Amino acid sequence: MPIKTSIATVSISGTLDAKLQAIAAAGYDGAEIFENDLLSTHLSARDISSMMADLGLACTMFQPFRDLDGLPEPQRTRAFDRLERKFDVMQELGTDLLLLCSSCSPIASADRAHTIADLHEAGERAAARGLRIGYEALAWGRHVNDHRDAWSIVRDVDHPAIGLVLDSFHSLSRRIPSSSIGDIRADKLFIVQVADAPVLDMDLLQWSRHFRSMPGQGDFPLDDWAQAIRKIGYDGYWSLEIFNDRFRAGSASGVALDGYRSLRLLEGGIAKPSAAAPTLPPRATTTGVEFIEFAASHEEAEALGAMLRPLGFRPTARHRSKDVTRWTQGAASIVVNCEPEGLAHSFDMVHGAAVCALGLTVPDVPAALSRADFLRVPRFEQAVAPDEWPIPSVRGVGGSLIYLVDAASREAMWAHEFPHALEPEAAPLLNGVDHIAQTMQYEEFLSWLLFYVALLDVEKTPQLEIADPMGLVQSQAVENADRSVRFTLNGSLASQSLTSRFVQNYFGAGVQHIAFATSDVFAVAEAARADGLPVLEIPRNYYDDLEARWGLDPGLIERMARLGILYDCDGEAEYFQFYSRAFARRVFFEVVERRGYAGYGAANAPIRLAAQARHKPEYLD
Ligand SMILES: O=C(O)c1ccc(O)c(O)c1
Ligand SMILES: [Mg+2]
Repeated sequence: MPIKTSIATVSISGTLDAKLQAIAAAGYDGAEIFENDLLSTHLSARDISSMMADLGLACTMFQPFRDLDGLPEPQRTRAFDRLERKFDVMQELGTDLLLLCSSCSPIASADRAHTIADLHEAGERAAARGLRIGYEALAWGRHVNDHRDAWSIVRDVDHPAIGLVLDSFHSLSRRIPSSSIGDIRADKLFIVQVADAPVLDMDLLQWSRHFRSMPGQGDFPLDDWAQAIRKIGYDGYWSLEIFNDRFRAGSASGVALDGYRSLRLLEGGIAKPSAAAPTLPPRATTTGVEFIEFAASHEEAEALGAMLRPLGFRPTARHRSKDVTRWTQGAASIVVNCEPEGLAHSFDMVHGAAVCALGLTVPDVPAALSRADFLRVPRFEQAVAPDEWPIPSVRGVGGSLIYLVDAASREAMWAHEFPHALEPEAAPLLNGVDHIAQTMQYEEFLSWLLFYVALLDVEKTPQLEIADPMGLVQSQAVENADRSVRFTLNGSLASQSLTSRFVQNYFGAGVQHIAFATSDVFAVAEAARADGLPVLEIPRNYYDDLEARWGLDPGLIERMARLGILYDCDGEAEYFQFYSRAFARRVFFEVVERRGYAGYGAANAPIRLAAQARHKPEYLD
């Protein structure tokens, strides 16, 4: 059985009616109405109720109700009167469930018996109207701020109309062990609220109100938490409650769809593979980057070739019928598409020469496609000639494509599609693609992060902040287990950072650089320079610091300085990298040699960005 999905209206942008439309369109079963959304709409609670019915959405809860329990008189009577008014609203809204937050009131009593008596009274009043109340321990609640305490109170209130609300943020921000969920009775767990968040060392309330994110986007151990809930037999709604400024500034439909995907990802973490197999395709296994496709005019293709050649690529074959050339060395392929129509051409018209598609090798194409369908990742269909090899694809970052190349028939595909031999291969300099760097708007960063972790068998690495001379860049990588597929994602709020200028001038998100792997970066740097690759020069000061910091051999440092090679070190592991200048004013190449090193040279990124800033017109004005 698929899980029942819901989202709190506070999670997305817009007016309440627009939020509900977006929630329904994304495919949720229900929505929690957040009180502020109701207060600020011109529609009545009854209008909202009938609108939700028309949209096929259950109203899963009305929330929040604050500061009810433990009050002295006369505040207590007033709080209960307020509760009755909210019961009226709930009946008009057509929901039977109210969320009650543990009290934050400075005048609330710490006396547990008082709290229990008040909740019992609330239960009696709710039951009289056929309603229920779920009690939630806010992480910053005055006396109750731990779900274990909230549960023991609910258990002792022992009233059919009083149950518990579990919210992953409140429990996991305080690192409450998820094993404690095993003590909770499923019939008393009225609803489950889900949020992820980056691990930050900050005030709980600020963290909760501004930095929550969708499951999969943050650092919380949500799989464990969700499994513990599933294990007690809970089969109610899993409701996203995401307070996040970025989402409130984003598109309602985009955020609603991301939330839907994140719940599907969560579902994958709790499902038993066998039981769920028919409804729940697993994340797609990837085994490598099969090719990178550029869309280019003939003139741009020539300029691109002038950079690929010194890097060891040769145009080895031509497409059977199209104006498309395959450049190869060893197992690495770059496809240059100069077709006057089709997706590549429209890409070139909009963005200028750019990466319009990536081919990922997957062992099971139908399984990968069913995962994409399940997440509502749009497929891309383009007319294929009768004798053309069909390669299914889905839409990725910035509207570019991800082709899913069948690992078993990849050789046959190349032979069939590119039968016209051109030049012979040169002795390979590179081993293949190391990683692909994609640049995007800051607001869409989390969305693409989720896209990758939900669709593919990749895991996130920790989030980094990198200093561009003109502002900060947020950067994070996703990589599969054997690291044959790695993407780094970059987004910046600073309007003049290279990242942001890329997005502005490129008219959207896209591949900003491609890093190739080698086992001899010095040999590649020498050969590429000798062959005319324009290399990004690195300031001398950098090398003086390298010497001081790592105590490297001066001869080695001189060689690195001459070749523009950067260095990083992590324990025993070493990393060497150099960059080309930009092609078509935006895309550039990198060559890396890893000696046991797993990162991306983040310490060098500010040096690289500053070096690129010196050539500003070349890297976009
Ligand atoms: O931040 C809050 O006040 C708040 C309100 C309702 C909730 O369900 C919650 O988790 C937090
Ligand atoms: Mg909550």
